Amino acid sequence: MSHTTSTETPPPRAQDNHHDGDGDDDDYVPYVPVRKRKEAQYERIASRYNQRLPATVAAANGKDRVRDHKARAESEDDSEDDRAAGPRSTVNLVEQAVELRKQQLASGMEKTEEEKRLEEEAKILEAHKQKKQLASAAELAQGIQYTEAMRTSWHPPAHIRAKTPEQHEQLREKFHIIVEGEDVPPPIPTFKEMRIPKPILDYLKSKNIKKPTPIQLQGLPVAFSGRDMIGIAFTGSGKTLAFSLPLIMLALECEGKLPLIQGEGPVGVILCPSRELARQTYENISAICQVLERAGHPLLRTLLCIGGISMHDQQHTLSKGVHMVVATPGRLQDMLEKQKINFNICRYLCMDEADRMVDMGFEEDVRNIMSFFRHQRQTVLYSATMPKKIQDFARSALVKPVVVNVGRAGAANLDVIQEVEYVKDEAKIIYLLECLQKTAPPVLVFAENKHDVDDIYEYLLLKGVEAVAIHGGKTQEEREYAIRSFKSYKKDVLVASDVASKGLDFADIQHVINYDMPKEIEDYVHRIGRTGRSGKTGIATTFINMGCSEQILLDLKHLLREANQRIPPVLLALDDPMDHISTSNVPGGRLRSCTFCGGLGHRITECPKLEAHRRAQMAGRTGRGDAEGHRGGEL
Ligand SMILES: Nc1ncnc2c1ncn2[C@@H]1O[C@H](COP(=O)(O)OP(=O)(O)OP(=O)(O)O)[C@@H](O)[C@H]1O
Repeated sequence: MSHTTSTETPPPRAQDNHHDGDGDDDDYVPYVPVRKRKEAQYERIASRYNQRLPATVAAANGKDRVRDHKARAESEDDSEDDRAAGPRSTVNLVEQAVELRKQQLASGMEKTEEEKRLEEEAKILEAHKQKKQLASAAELAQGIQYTEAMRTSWHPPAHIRAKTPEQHEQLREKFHIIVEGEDVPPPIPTFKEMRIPKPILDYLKSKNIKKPTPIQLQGLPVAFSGRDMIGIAFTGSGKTLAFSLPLIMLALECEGKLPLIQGEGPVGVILCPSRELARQTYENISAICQVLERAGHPLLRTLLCIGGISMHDQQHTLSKGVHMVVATPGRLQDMLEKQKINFNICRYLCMDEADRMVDMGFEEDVRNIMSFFRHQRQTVLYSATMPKKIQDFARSALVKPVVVNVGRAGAANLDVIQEVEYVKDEAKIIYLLECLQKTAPPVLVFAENKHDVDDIYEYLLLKGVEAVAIHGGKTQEEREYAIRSFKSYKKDVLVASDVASKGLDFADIQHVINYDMPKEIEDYVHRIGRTGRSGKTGIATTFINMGCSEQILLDLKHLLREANQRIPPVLLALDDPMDHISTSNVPGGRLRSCTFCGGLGHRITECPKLEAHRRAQMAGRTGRGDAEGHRGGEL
């Protein structure tokens, strides 16, 4: 058995040291005994090794290393020579690493380039692991990882493509749109130029939707191009259309090319955090599909996949082949697992209110849903706020995403006049009646606790106010009745808990009254965002008192300041640690919000939401559901 390699001394030809009879001695190589050859080899290995180590460690280890190599090689290859092996090394790699580290610390050395690189690699590995978790089972099995965005047949019209990047940027600046990402598709100022089919354009016009809002102006071209994206925009800024239209166009194209047959589909899915929101999105999409059908396009079928609807009905629609699914995560997961639906041809996944979804503990469900995809998908994520968890989630699930941001994530809608009043608990209910006089109906009253919702509702009924109530403890029928009668203006006041009304689009809400201040500033932003929609102005009145945590009051104070609203004396009087942090120290001079929840009044170290998450984790809870223990996307 030879121990030589091409980099070492010439082959010793030890065993063929005989001479030919013709006296050809030029090739003669003197015989080197095996032990000598090995020693020479050990010396070379040791000298190479020592070159890589600081001198002291090399000196300490060199001999041992030589002996160690020697011992191992000889025991493997030359066992009769065990005597020469000497003692085995007592310094293993871990000990060497420890020794090296100690020396670096002792000499005050900074991290070596190598260490930095290793750290970098570990991070990449970690990101890779996360990415893998979100890949589908088939992708995992085949080791597939997508690195390029999806392609679609859509492209901007020639005159838009002819514009310079500076011109695109000017348009973005005009509408306060900030984009991040590679090769961002251009913003397009009109729906017509986006190549949206005429019947849809006419329908939008009939709904008084004539020009795209900023999030649509940039978000639609990004999504039409097939790019993964994260859209962040104020509440009520038209996000629903921005993620629904790309799916409708995709479905239309698929159906045009090869009509779906029984049991096929969907081509895309929209996930919503609550049944009500899913239903609302479903109704919007269905209305557009009807318009298309009336104009002679093929019928696009949409399935509403939420709890409270009989599986049988859903199965009936599915059997015809369904193009689009609007779902809550729980029910969709259930249907996938029971193989009542499959993602064999599914290419589009949208998460509406992604922040809510993660908050409500649906992260695992969403990961599981993602694992059912068979092919690369386009992932579109919309969120009014952008807490850290969503950023991590997006980073791990999206391919070369484009971030489209209109305003600071988590900022309040500037079309809402925010009034904050100090009202003691015992005076609230009486004062509520007074507040209801501020504007004409419809008015939304929010309370965190479902018992308060019930109490307020009963009180208003006693006082002759046409009110309805909605919270997680109500049945599906009760919830639907309340929303229907409020939306159709049959009832003037809707009293609601957060979970039942998140993201719901009620037209023309004049006034939002926060009977209590929610525990998290994001909820406050969502609540007041129910008014001031579609460019109209609304009022939000919020009752605060000493029962509110100082943290949330500080967040509120900063939010009011950011939106140029009046700050009541009670908030001004608060001792504010953020006052000592000048925004001039912050890169770009921008307001710095908590990286976990987006609150402006504190840093992540004091984040109440993070603390609550930790407590929930320690208690072994997933954090799913709301304060009432209600699951938004329950089966
Ligand atoms: N381009 C537009 N012009 C005028 N109105 C629009 C436009 N796009 C959407 N709307 C209308 O604005 C209202 C709010 O839209 P939407 O519900 O999509 O907001 P949102 O951004 O999803 O809000 P939230 O974050 O609160 O859910 C809807 O009634 C919708 O019909």
